[in-house]
Amino acid sequence: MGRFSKMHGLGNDFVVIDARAQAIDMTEARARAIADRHAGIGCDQLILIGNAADADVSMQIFNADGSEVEACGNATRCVPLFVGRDVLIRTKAGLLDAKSVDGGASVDMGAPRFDWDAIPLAYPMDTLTMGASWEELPAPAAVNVGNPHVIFFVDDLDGVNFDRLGPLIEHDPLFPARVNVNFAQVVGDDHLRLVVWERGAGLTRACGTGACATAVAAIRRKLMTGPVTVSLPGGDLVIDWAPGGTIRMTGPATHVFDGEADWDRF
Ligand SMILES: N[C@@H](CCC[C@H](N)C(=O)O)C(=O)O
Repeated sequence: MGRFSKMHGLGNDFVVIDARAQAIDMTEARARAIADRHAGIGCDQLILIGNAADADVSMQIFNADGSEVEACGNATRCVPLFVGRDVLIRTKAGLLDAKSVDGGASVDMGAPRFDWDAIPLAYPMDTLTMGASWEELPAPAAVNVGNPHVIFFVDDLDGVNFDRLGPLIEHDPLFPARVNVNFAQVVGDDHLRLVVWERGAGLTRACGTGACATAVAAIRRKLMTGPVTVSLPGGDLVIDWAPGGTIRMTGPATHVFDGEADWDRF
């Protein structure tokens, strides 16, 4: 039997496995089976915590569709709670410094990237105001915060058909690595509402990297100066960034329960 913890950040939920304590060969098919909400344990992302040569721990992230990805903001805030102390985390997106705060964590998420080939896009394009649009949606921005994001600023978030537009844009050939799709509405000074269609997971209650990418895009477009409060369906995150600097994300992290599973079943 293997052990796991169920955790979440603003309702974006994770199965977290301590791979330092148990050997587990994670494949795309196995990650998808564990994440399955009907036949598996169920989660938006599967997180493997391991040993790292240059950090306190390593973190591997698998989307619910089994794809391994570079970054997950909400899961990163869960790591200090899981490990029991502040941690330097080795991820595919780089080294992330995560510190506990009351009820959650504050993480330096690194510097955003804006070059078209760093997003990545299929061909050169201005990433602040992209020369592309989908139906009634205005020209978006694109930001890579370890993983790829496209951001639409809309007047009425409640009028957007997320279930139709999310997968359409996620799989558009303009994004060769697929993309996380962010729909944002400015609702006040330094305050955004945000809904995210996540690559490989669909609509989630919250997306930490989506909040980072959207706040950065809003500051680049001079819509606000920050720190930015991002209100997601699952609750609020505070994102701080100044041009040329790294992104700080602060928000809740929750441990739900510990469980046991037979990994050979999956
Ligand atoms: N929920 C996450 C992002 C998880 C990865 C993403 N779906 C991707 O494919 O890049 C977050 O909180 O950032």
